[in-house]
Amino acid sequence: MEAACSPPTAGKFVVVGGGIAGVTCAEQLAIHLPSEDILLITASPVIKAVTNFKLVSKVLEEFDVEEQPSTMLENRFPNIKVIESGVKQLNSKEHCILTEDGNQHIYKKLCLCAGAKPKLICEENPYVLGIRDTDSAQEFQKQLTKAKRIMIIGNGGIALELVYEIEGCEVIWAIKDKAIGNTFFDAGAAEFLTSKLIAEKPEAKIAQKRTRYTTEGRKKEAETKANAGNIGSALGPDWHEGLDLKGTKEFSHKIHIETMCEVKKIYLQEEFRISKKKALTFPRDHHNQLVIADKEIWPVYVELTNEKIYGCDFIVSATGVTPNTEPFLCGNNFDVGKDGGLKVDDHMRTSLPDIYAAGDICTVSWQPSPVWQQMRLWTQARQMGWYAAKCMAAASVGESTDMDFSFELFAHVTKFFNYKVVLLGKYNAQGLGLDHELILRCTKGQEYIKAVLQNGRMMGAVLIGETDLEETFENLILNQMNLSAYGEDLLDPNIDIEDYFD
Ligand SMILES: Cc1cc2nc3c(=O)[nH]c(=O)nc-3n(C[C@H](O)[C@H](O)[C@H](O)COP(=O)(O)OP(=O)(O)OC[C@H]3O[C@@H](n4cnc5c(N)ncnc54)[C@H](O)[C@@H]3O)c2cc1C
Ligand SMILES: NC(=O)C1=CN([C@@H]2O[C@H](COP(=O)(O)OP(=O)(O)OC[C@H]3O[C@@H](n4cnc5c(N)ncnc54)[C@H](O)[C@@H]3O)[C@@H](O)[C@H]2O)C=CC1
Repeated sequence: MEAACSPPTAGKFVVVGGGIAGVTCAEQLAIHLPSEDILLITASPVIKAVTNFKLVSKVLEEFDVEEQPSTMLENRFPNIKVIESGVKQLNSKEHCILTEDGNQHIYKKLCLCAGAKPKLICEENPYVLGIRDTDSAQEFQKQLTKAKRIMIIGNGGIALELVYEIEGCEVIWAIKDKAIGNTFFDAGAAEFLTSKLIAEKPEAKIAQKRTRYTTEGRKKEAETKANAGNIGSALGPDWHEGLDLKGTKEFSHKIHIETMCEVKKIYLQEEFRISKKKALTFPRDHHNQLVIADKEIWPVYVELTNEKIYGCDFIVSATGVTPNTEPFLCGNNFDVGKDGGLKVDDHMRTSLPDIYAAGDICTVSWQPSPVWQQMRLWTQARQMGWYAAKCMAAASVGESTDMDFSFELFAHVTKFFNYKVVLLGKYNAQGLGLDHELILRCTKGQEYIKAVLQNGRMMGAVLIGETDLEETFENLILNQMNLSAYGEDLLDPNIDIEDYFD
């Protein structure tokens, strides 16, 4: 137990959160400040470590994520100490943190990396599941093994991954938009991908091309330690690899998409029976045939805003995240963004003295580069954690530091429907209004390439498939070369544009 509230200079460098942002921040602090004690306080029994990091181009990065016991981090960095206990209360005026285990820690500088939690369409309903950490993913898998039909609400990353991965269970996918995957794609890319969804899933998937997600540390840890209902770190790429996402049926995919609708009401079975004035609309397959004559009694029913009602075993709410600021930050006067995140400036500082934030918990409030935007992704969690540590270390010796290069250009590499997907800059012409043009190249089942241009300059791109264009496009966006003279030739498959521009 530390002494109560002494002057800030007496405290330590403290990081809250054992996810990618927090662990990266603690590691970098340990490297920059080898003679300082770094305290990592986390509610989860394991930490997330970035391994095998490599830059595949100027800004595109790849790495593995491993869940490890905290002792591994302490062994690697003797000046890091990990405390496995949730933060109960921050007292920013006193530079003091109170943890669930009853201890109090004084900080000199603090970085908050407590992540985010799923923003569920209905918090209290036991049939509505969110997926965030290992525990919630396992709960989802357990429920799926008993399910004949589930509903997925939302049109972002989690929904896209689930509809492709789930087998042997009918999926009703309800989205607010006209086309699938609105957080990542436009309608053209969505159409390209939808054909893959309708086709049978190939038996053998292509080799993994990107980040691997392992849970070895977690498995070992779970044998010795129960997770007492604590919030775990967010999952990452390939989180479903170790999970058998199979329902009770023999078929592979059976997906019905309801577009441009939201959830109006959720009824439990009994409630539904009582208020069953409305007729059920049965799901239809792609030939407009009834998939099942819905005489079934379901545990839960969902009424959509398009008046249709579906019964299902349970509902996955894949509807985004809310930064984890409550309850432990209550009573402190942080400036928060519209999305509830802690506002951070260009040095990752929150509005309160000596408190920094990084990863999903924060909301960027600096003027970003014209081709960068914040998205709650683990690449950004790593970059922010890394940069926050650099800023904290520099500030502690009265120096300043330049903005990290990774914030110059938005770059994300992932995989959807077994395709490699690279998103660069303003890939969906975000914020460009009508003043832009799109150049497209699409080979069905193989690749989809979209370049977003404004005043002849490339502002963003979507590359689906093995296009090998990421480095060239990254350079074109960064150097803002005037491409007007090339017009559509830019994507002419007979012209090797790498030779042109590299
Ligand atoms: C299912 C799923 C799939 C994803 N897939 C991808 C993907 O393919 N690509 C990608 O880039 N991103 C993906 N993401 C997003 C990515 O995982 C997150 O953006 C990233 O991991 C956030 O890291 P973080 O460190 O900010 O937060 P988190 O990983 O959420 O870590 C927060 C940490 O804070 C701790 N904590 C919380 N509250 C407290 C408290 N009061 N006291 C102490 N500790 C606390 C938690 O225990 C945890 O250790 C995915 C997310 C999910 C849920
Ligand atoms: N491969 C990748 O890069 C992946 C990234 N992730 C990340 O993990 C986090 C969580 O993923 P998601 O929950 O999919 O969030 P998301 O932010 O990607 O998508 C949320 C979706 O829910 C919709 N939505 C929001 N409120 C709704 C409502 N009330 N009714 C219906 N739809 C609603 C939004 O329009 C959006 O389509 C995100 O930060 C995401 O970027 C997740 C999985 C894969």
